[in-house]
Amino acid sequence: VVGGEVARPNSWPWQISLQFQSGSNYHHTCGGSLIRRGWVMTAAHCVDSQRTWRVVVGEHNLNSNEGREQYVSVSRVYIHPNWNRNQISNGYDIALLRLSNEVTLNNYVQLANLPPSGQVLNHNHPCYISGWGRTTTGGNLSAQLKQAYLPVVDHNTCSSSGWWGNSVRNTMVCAGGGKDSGCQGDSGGPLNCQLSGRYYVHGVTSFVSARACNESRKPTVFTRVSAYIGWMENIMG
Ligand SMILES: CC(C)C[C@H](NC(=O)C(F)(F)F)C(=O)N[C@@H](C)C(=O)Nc1ccc(C(F)(F)F)cc1
Ligand SMILES: [Ca+2]
Repeated sequence: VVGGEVARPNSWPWQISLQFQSGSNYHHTCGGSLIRRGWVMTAAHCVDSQRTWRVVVGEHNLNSNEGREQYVSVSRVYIHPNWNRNQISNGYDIALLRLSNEVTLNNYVQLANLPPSGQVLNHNHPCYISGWGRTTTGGNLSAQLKQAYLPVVDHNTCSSSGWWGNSVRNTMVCAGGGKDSGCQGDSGGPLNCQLSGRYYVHGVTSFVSARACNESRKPTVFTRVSAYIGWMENIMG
């Protein structure tokens, strides 16, 4: 996350860290959202390589043990069948991870609220991105979970010339476009949008400008969760 601020620990209790094994260590690579005790929603581009994955829930500082973390391995990866890494502007950047064990829910670990199927938010609807991604273009990951206020940019604006043009579809959500943005390492994480006093995970962080994470008039682009509710329910049962 470029800009924004460090989140109050565990204030986004469905936020997970997706990590891959490298030797005897694990490295954060993407975010995700806990949607059932045994299921995580993330981006397809995060898991379209053969690696050994683990999910951390109840995490805040990646580099220190705060005693709230639960570590669980991934037993199966379900990538949307239409995902194509060479055509990220076609969308479908969504995947489900089946966990090898069910995590324990508590004050620090909660399930995300998912939006109703088909819901589209209006321009400037209040949302926050959260993640451990780079804090500047080309910079380092954040040790602590960060958040930034990214209001929704409607499809009409986001797909206009000077903005993303025809690189965005209405199965995506755009948000931000100013000084604050997502950045590499935030992929797969949630766009948390407020609806009548509760937060819903309305987006899965998908892409930003290759020029600069916070390039002006290139809002952070998210997979629109409400376009994939049916697919997810089919998989999870
Ligand atoms: C690995 C990528 C598929 C997704 C990667 N995502 C992210 O960095 C994140 F965290 F914002 F989600 C990204 O945007 N990386 C930048 C460097 C990028 O490649 N951006 C980008 C590429 C192509 C287009 C398109 F679709 F317009 F051609 C738009 C943006
Ligand atoms: Ca920690």
